[in-house]
Amino acid sequence: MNNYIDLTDIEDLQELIKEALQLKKENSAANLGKGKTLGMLFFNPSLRTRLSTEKAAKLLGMDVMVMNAANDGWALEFEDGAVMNSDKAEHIKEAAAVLSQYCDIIAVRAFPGLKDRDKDEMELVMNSFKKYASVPVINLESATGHPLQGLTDALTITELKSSKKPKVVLTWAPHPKALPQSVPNSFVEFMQKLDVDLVITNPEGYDLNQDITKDTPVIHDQESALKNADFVYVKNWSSYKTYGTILSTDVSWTFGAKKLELTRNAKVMHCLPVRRNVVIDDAVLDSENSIVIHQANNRTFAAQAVLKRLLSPSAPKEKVK
Ligand SMILES: NCCC[C@H](NC(=O)CCC(=O)O)C(=O)O
Ligand SMILES: NC(=O)OP(=O)(O)O
Repeated sequence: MNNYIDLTDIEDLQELIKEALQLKKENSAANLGKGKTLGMLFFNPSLRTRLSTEKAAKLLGMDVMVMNAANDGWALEFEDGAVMNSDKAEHIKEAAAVLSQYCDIIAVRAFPGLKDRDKDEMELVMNSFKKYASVPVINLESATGHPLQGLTDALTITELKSSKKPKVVLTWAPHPKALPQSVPNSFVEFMQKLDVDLVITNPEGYDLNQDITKDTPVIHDQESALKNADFVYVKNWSSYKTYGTILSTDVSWTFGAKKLELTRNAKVMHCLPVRRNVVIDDAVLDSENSIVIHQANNRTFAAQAVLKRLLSPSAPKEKVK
């Protein structure tokens, strides 16, 4: 593995899931990371990603440096050939090259602006780090994806499924803020690689990017979609079509006890943080059906498996001038 930017960086998802579950069992504190440093840059807030990735790195013997890049770093310029006479003090070319000398792996979180779809889809921040860093780069949630969350979700379902081919429903839920499509995008991509019966349900106008959903069924009637579900993944996202906007705050989409009754006693998932009684009701989050805490714990082992791969020797990366 050279980078961990999206699902295409994984050649063998099943094998990686197995490795992560093995690391969980062993609580392995291997020495692979001894003398190596992980540098994490956050352009947006985080609780789980920041701490589970730090914990994973430490379990592998790594040192960790974390920077709140949005507030503490120089404002970065990402455009090639920019005349930097305004508010941006440092170009990614220098920043990534310098960081590559201090760190053996660089990890970056940078959410979408949700204003300009084409711009967000260019993944300028993640791709610029990938281009100008001479060490591997990890995506800690970018404009269009959250592959560490996707891997976690895939390994959680693999770990907890009780039938060979479970029915997995991704359902939209209301939220007061316009949120990225990154988490549902990655969830769909990872589920498409597993032996599951995946169904997406969302209101009209909220269909995700069809290049990602491909032939996964999208049903606009939530109740019929939820029938016989073994896993329900609840998540809000803003409209992809009417890009970045909130088209509905319909509380009938909130996931509550009545919705749970439609399922096959489903396990309920959410990446967290979750707005209680807006996205998922207390009655569900506080029930036996909720596996959100278990799921969050698996973040550590997903990150550990990815870091382990990136620390393992592979072809040297070519430097970009
Ligand atoms: N990393 C997990 C989710 C991060 C982000 N959620 C949020 O921003 C929620 C913020 C709030 O509830 O105010 C998202 O949906 O992509
Ligand atoms: N699920 C997740 O990525 O959580 P944080 O935003 O707290 O890192």
